[in-house]
Amino acid sequence: MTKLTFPFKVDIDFATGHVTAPAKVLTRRLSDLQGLFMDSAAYEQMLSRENPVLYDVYEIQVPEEAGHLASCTTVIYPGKVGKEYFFTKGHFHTIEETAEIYTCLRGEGYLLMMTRDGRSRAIKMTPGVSAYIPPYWAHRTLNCGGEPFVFYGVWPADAGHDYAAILDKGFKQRVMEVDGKPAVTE
Ligand SMILES: O=P(O)(O)OC[C@H]1O[C@H](O)[C@H](O)[C@@H](O)[C@@H]1O
Ligand SMILES: [Fe+2]
Repeated sequence: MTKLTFPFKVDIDFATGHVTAPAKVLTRRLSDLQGLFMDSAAYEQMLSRENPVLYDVYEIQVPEEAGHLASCTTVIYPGKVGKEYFFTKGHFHTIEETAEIYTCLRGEGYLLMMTRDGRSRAIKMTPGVSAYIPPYWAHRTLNCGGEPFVFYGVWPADAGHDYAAILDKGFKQRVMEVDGKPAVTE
């Protein structure tokens, strides 16, 4: 750590996921997730009509250095591309031996995780569920409910985001609507 930083607080609205300053919002729209949904025809068709916001991330900014903890809320809005629920891009950490904790504040979703050697796990997220993502596991979240899915995440501030493998090969598991209900597919 290079210099002393000072204690601070933010206020989190559990219903909307909104975080007060100095948090910064990062908005991802449908067009930012090119090539990631299974049904590419449904994706192109939706994008030709609209470019909805799939999720907002409210990042509580700290120095990106070892020793600090970064955190954010993520709000994934309800919706689907074809039969597949709106999800985050998903990433490995650049420093792969770093973990993360997600705690659900509102709504209903899944946390999907996978390793580079082909293992996968899914955890159902509902308010009060706090999930541990160990080192080496890529992670993606999705909203399988009818209201915003809101969760709070904490991770080592120097961990970094590595999207390359996900953009290249996608995620092993998907969550699709089957007979009106979410189903996790391999
Ligand atoms: O970066 P994405 O894979 O699009 O996911 C969006 C966000 O989801 C979580 O909240 C993570 O804690 C964030 O680090 C990440 O940026
Ligand atoms: Fe992460």
